[in-house]
Amino acid sequence: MTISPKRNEKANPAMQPNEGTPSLLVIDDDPLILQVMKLCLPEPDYCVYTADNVATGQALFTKHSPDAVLLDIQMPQQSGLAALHEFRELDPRVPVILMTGHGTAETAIGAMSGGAFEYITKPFEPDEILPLIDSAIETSRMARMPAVLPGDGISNPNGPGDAGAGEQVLGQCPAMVEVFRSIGRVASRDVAVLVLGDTGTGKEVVARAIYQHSLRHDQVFHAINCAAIPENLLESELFGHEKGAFTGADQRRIGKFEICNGGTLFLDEIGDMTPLMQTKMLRVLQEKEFERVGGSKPIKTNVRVIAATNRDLDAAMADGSFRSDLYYRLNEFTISLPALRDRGDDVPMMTEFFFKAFAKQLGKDYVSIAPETMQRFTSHSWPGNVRELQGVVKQTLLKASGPVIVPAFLPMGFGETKSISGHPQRSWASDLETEIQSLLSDGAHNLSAEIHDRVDRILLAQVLATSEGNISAASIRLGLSRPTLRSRIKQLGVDAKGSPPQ
Ligand SMILES: Nc1ncnc2c1ncn2[C@@H]1O[C@H](COP(=O)(O)OP(=O)(O)OP(=O)(O)O)[C@@H](O)[C@H]1O
Repeated sequence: MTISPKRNEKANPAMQPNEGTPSLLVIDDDPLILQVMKLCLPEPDYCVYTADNVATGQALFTKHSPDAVLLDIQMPQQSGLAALHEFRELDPRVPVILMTGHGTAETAIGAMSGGAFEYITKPFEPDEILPLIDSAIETSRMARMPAVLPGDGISNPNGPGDAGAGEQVLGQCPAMVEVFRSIGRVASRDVAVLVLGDTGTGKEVVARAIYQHSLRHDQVFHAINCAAIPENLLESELFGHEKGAFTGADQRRIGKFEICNGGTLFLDEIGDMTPLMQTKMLRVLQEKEFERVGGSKPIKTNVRVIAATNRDLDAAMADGSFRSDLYYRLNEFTISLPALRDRGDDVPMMTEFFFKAFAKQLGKDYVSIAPETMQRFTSHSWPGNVRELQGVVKQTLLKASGPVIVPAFLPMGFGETKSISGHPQRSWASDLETEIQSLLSDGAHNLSAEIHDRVDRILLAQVLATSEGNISAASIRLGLSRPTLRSRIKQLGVDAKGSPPQ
């Protein structure tokens, strides 16, 4: 296969990615890189546009508006650095990852404070580049996909499922109306916001809405899941490091607080930060300056932080695991999301909305929900909140064989007995209790991490096997982002095809 950008475009004239398919533009004069990236990110999971020069790349950028760009820094006609500047002018919300050869890494590092998302040194392994691409695509989606609030004045003439108006944030109950009011009040004030709520209640959606309605909406936006990254990596991810700061630090690294200067940083799962990281966070929030790991020069930064957690921070402060001074810094304004079970009539309204939207996406006939089916939806306790509701609706639609959604199409066990995620069935719970008891009598420590890891190993292996190793499909099933899933797979040593480790 010869890969030159023009020919490549002609070779795929009908390549129209589905709405929501992650897309990447790769610009490199080395045809091998273009070819390899297409192989590593296959259709229909990804849509990869390729160009062997900057001018063609810019044309593809304007035409297709990709989620992220992978750009070689050494291009014959125009340097990647100048191109980076131009892409940033076109749309600063699209993350650009720079590829560097030997001798150009220093330049790329410099470019990171100019707004590049990351850089990677050639040659690289798919294992190194794929998580980076996933994380850039995820960040881009968060920054660019509008979280449309009620009252935004954006109507959706085609009804749910029409992505033209962005993702609609639903809610009519008094608690959600208050959430929307809070977003409106705080978005344009340049203060730190803490978003609280159980898993799947919509914290990320709220963070996106705040950013998109803020004065910084046209500046850099980055997101980090603090729970998915080990402490030492998180430290250099946030603050960067100097060359030689620790074993393996063979280049200087620019951290998110430097890259996001002037922009917004979304810190998810902030409640999982270790004490050392909490101390460092407090300093950067208080003094608006920090040092890279291993560095002594203070670096000024002006970043708006939006943090989120599903942890009970009051309890964490009471038991000393979360600093109260950091809590007050993060919490210049708090938005608390109610659990779905406490949103009253929002449950049938959202159920109906998601049935319509997903039926359209999946090309399914759908007319109505039988009253007995709706009764199961309204009486369920929804421990996984909106994400669980979306999952149940999708599974039901996939099983449905007619236009009326009857209870027979519901996932097995749904609404009959308590779901395993809410209240474990007796045999499952007692096996777990026996296991925990035996670890306790062995004097084991770190039990929480140990048990969660064991459960995750089984869960990930099973879901990956069911999804035939497809990371995107597995991440949807698990309700995890692709970067988080990849990092858990690596951390736990799970076979990405789904066989558990021996
Ligand atoms: N009010 C809402 N209207 C429409 N969709 C919503 C709403 N709230 C959440 N969702 C959808 O539910 C899913 C989960 O939301 P989100 O990722 O924001 O939750 P979260 O609280 O950040 O979860 P976690 O704690 O697990 O990170 C997403 O697909 C999101 O679009």
